[in-house]
Amino acid sequence: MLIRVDAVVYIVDAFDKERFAESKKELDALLSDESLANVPFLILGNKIDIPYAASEDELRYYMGLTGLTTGKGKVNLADTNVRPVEVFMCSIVRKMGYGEGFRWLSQYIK
Ligand SMILES: Nc1nc2c(ncn2[C@@H]2O[C@H](COP(=O)(O)OP(=O)(O)OP(=O)(O)O)[C@@H](O)[C@H]2O)c(=O)[nH]1
Repeated sequence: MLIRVDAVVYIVDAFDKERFAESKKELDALLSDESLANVPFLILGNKIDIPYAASEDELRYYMGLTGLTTGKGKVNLADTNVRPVEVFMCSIVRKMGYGEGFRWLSQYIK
């Protein structure tokens, strides 16, 4: 069976800093998976309602994404070989942040 993947939404617990290394390892494995080569990645940093949760810049750094994210808002990557990757911070329990992320992602899904 052939499964087509349109996008990957990867949720990181921004409060659980002890597990960032483990999370980065899993993310790296997905990012380097050949079958996902051109698939857009939305990275959600969850639980920002908790004080001391990592900031967006910290999460970018610990996930090894500094300088590799492709930009928020409307960024046309259609004529490039660049895979869309972006980080959005959210709180799923407070129902905030992820909407923006999914809206960003939707521009890259045919
Ligand atoms: N404060 C807060 N708690 C959340 C949020 N989202 C999920 N949780 C809580 O976190 C707890 C564990 O859920 P997750 O962290 O999603 O668990 P998981 O990723 O399935 O499990 P692990 O792999 O063990 O981390 C639950 O009690 C959720 O209610 C959030 O945005 N803010």
